[in-house]
Amino acid sequence: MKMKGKVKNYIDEMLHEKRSLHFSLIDPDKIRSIDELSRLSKQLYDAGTDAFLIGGTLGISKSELELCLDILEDFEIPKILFPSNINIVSEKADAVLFMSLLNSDDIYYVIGAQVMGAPIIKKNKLEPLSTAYIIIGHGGTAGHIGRARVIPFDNFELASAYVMAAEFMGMDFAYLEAGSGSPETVKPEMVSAVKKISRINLIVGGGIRSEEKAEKIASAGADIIVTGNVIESNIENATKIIRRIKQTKSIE
Ligand SMILES: CC(C)=CCC/C(C)=C/CC/C(C)=C/CC/C(C)=C/COP(=O)(O)OP(=O)(O)O
Ligand SMILES: O=P(O)(O)OC[C@@H](O)CO
Ligand SMILES: [Mg+2]
Repeated sequence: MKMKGKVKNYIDEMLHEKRSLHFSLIDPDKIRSIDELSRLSKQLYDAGTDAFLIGGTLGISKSELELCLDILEDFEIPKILFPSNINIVSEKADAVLFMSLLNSDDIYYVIGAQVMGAPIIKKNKLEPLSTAYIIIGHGGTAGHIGRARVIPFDNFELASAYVMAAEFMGMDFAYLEAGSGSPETVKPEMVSAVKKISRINLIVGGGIRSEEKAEKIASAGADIIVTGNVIESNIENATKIIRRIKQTKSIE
């Protein structure tokens, strides 16, 4: 079902119920077969994931991206592109995390890709979700490609300053990203520190592989939790994480 133009409202309504949400990251470059994605996506949907994020950093062709979107088409939850560059665009999606890597040393990732990508996103009638992408720690592949300046995991003040800047610039989401497959996640204490100073919708992802960790981050105030690698490596664990997050009330 097409949710074009309604994704931000859908997210706001779900967050209004004071629930923490879960988004499943599907990396087209990591999917081994159509059958595998069909099976994984059904298990994720049945477990209660709230949206699919489709994207990756390296090696994604438009045909792989659109094959994934075709398989996800019939699920009645949003399909949101998670772009590493302006090639990750397809009208088959509903929305795009229109992200600026605020702590990048390379202006291309702060405003260059966004200027180049905006007309393409408009042409593809995708709903842009304005997002401050803030990499914490080294950020894995995304941190390397995006030339992120390191925000240490325990520097809550610095992370909070970036989130405040995002809110003051009128962005709708702030994404604290530890990096896909990161050995360390964003600390729950950083999440609560950020939520104390900003009402912006907070997305947290990177290295979340256990129910306990997911619950701590959700109850510390994360509005949306993203998991990717654990879906690829252990779908049973991934569905348990989804269920645990959906039971967790994010703080007021
Ligand atoms: C808004 C538009 C059109 C583009 C934004 C471009 C920006 C700002 C990119 C930020 C830098 C970057 C490389 C982000 C990657 C985000 C992403 C898709 C991460 C998850 O990818 P994975 O493929 O799971 O990472 P691994 O390859 O390490 O598993
Ligand atoms: O793949 P994982 O480690 O779950 O991270 C999810 C997302 O934050 C990656 O950009
Ligand atoms: Mg990954």
